[in-house]
Amino acid sequence: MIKQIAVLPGDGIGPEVTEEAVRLLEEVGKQFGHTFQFQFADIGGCALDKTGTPLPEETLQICRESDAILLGAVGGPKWDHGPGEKRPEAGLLKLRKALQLYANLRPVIVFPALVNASTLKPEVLEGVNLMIIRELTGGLYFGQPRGRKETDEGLAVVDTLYYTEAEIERVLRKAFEIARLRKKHLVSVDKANVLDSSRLWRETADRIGKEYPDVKLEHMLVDNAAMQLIRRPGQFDTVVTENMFGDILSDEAAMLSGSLGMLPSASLSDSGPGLYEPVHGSAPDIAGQNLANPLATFLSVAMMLKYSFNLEQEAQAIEQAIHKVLEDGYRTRDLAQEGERYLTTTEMGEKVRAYLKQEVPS
Ligand SMILES: NC(=O)c1ccc[n+]([C@@H]2O[C@H](COP(=O)([O-])OP(=O)(O)OC[C@H]3O[C@@H](n4cnc5c(N)ncnc54)[C@H](O)[C@@H]3O)[C@@H](O)[C@H]2O)c1
Ligand SMILES: CC(C)[C@H](C(=O)O)[C@@H](O)C(=O)O
Ligand SMILES: [Mg+2]
Repeated sequence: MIKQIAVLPGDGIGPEVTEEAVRLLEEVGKQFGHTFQFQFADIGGCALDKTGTPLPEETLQICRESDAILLGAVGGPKWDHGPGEKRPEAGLLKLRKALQLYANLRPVIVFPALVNASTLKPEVLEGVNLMIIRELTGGLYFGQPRGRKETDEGLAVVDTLYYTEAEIERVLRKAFEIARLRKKHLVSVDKANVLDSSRLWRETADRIGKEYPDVKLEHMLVDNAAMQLIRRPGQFDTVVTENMFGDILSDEAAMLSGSLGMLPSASLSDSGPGLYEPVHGSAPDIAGQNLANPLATFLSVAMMLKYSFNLEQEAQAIEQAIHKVLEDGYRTRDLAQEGERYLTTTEMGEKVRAYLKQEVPS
């Protein structure tokens, strides 16, 4: 199989983790007989510095023409003071919107070897395997009007939470389809006791749910969901929610897996390339030190192989390699216990590639 992959390393630890992910893809190609062709392009702060815009037209074009997109992370303190459209994050949001990547899949898996890496009790974490589906192209992130203005009462500011019924419906359908392939239990998270947008979300979920009688639909208010995720995460199988709630709940859920450095994501549309990126950001505090955990990006590569290329066996080989590396006690710094030895980003990359070779039947 020959596939074109757009690689957008971005800022901070983005280039460090994507470099290892590209090496991993090359190894998968070698082992399984595929050719992955990479086209590198700028996004975020590095693009702003070079071109004055966080998503240059050329980058968008490269993305549109590829079979899948791999992204590291964008942002950092250097660019934190610019106006909204001159921030690195605006480039990522524009890319998601331009490609209509409305369904953001964020699986949270607790690897048995990492049960002790979390601050939660092992018995609470055992067997946790949930999928958060976050709406990614609507809500507060994109609603208009937004911005600041001077009023008689001084400075005022507005952000708008806007959703059409069609936007809500398409992501809910995706969530029901995914839940159907999992344990057929879907928790829809909203704030229907306060927000009109959530009330429409809940009504739509109930309506669509009738078409999926085999899937058990439950509604949960977001504040309770945030608490339940920590109290008893095992009660969740598939979770669907709007953009902002999903952003926050997924970072929270990352701590079940031991580190934000373990959470991958896939952002999908109805047609066109999918975008694969770790859930974490550019981690300015550790950038440039070879300390980042690349496993979230590796797991995102596995999602790319599965969802965009239908290469199930190859994806499983990556997941198994990671599983075994962790079982054998290898850790990056974020996962290591106090005083425990840990691997650098590049060493972890090497280790996973070496284990991958053992996963491939000769
Ligand atoms: N998708 C993205 O590109 C994305 C996502 C989140 C945040 N950001 C941006 O990143 C910048 C920093 O944001 P932040 O500090 O709030 O969040 P962050 O996710 O970058 O970092 C939060 C904490 O987690 C740690 N961490 C994150 N990824 C790690 C990894 N792979 N290995 C080890 N430790 C890791 C960091 O060191 C930091 O202590 C901001 O500009 C933000 O907007 C970008
Ligand atoms: C960087 C930022 C715009 C982004 C988001 O909020 O979607 C990030 O936090 C994420 O989770 O991918
Ligand atoms: Mg986030």
